[in-house]
Amino acid sequence: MDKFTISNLDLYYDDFHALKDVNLNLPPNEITAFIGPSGCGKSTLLKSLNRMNDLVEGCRITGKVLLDGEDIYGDMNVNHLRKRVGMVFQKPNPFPMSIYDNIAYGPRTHGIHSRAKLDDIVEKSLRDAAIWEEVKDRLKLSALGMSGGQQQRLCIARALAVEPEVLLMDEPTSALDPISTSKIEDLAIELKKDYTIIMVTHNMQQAARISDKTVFFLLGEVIEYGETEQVFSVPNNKKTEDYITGRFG
Ligand SMILES: Nc1ncnc2c1ncn2[C@@H]1O[C@H](COP(=O)(O)OP(=O)(O)OP(=O)(O)O)[C@@H](O)[C@H]1O
Repeated sequence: MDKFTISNLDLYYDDFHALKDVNLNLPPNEITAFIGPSGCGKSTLLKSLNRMNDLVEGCRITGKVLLDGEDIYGDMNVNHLRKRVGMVFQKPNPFPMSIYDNIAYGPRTHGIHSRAKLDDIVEKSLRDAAIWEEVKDRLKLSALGMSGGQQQRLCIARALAVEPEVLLMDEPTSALDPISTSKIEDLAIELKKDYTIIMVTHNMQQAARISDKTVFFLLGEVIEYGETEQVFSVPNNKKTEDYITGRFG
C-alpha cells in the first residue's frame, strides 16, 4: 500500500490558489523528490503532509491526504500525526540545549523518562543519523557549538528519536557545504530502508542522484510524476524537460 495517497488536493492562502488538484501516490521506503521553480508549491505540499499549514492563518485545504489509508485531515490527532511524520527544515534548527537534550526532548514529551531508556534512544538516533562517532564524547555540550552539517544531522537524529514512519525534508542541504551535503545524501539513502522520505530540493543533481521518484511542480500543479530515471532522461512533458535542462526556472 502507498504511504501517502493524495487526492484532489487544493490549498488556498486566503484568495491565493497555491496547490491545484494535486493527485499523487507516494510509496513507502522510497525517496521522493519534489522539484520545480521557486514559489511553485513544493514546501506547501510538504507541509500539508503533517498539517504544518494548520498553523497558517487563512490557509484552507480541500481534498484528501491519506496516511496508510487514514485521512490525516479527518479525526486524526495532530500530535500523533506529527510523531509519525517528522520534519527536517532547510536551516538546521537545534534547540539551545545540550546535544543529549535535543534528542531526548521528543521522547520526554511522549512520556519516556527512564534514564537508561533515554540513553539508548539518544545513542541509536545519533548512530542512525551518522553522527554518533563525532559527538559521543560531547553529549553534554551545547548543540549550538556544532558545525552546520553536524547540526543538520543532529536535527535528523532528533526527528528519528520519536520513531517516525516518514521524514519530510525541506531543502535539507541547501545551507551545507559539499561534504556535509554528501553525508546527508548517503544518510537519506541509508534511512529509506526504514523510513519513507519526501524531500524538496533545488539541486537537480541531488534529485537525480538519490531519489526513486520525482514530482515536478509548476504554479501549484503537478506537471509530471514518475521514476526519477525516466523523468530526468525522457521526461513526458516539454515543461519538465525545459526545467531540468535549465532552459527556465
Ligand atoms: N503563509 C503563506 N501565506 C501566503 N502565501 C504563501 C504562504 N506560504 C507560501 N505562500 C505562497 O504560496 C506559493 C507556494 O509557496 P511555497 O513556499 O510552497 O513554494 P516553493 O515551491 O516551496 O518555493 P521555494 O522553492 O522558493 O521554497 C508562493 O506563491 C508563496 O508566496
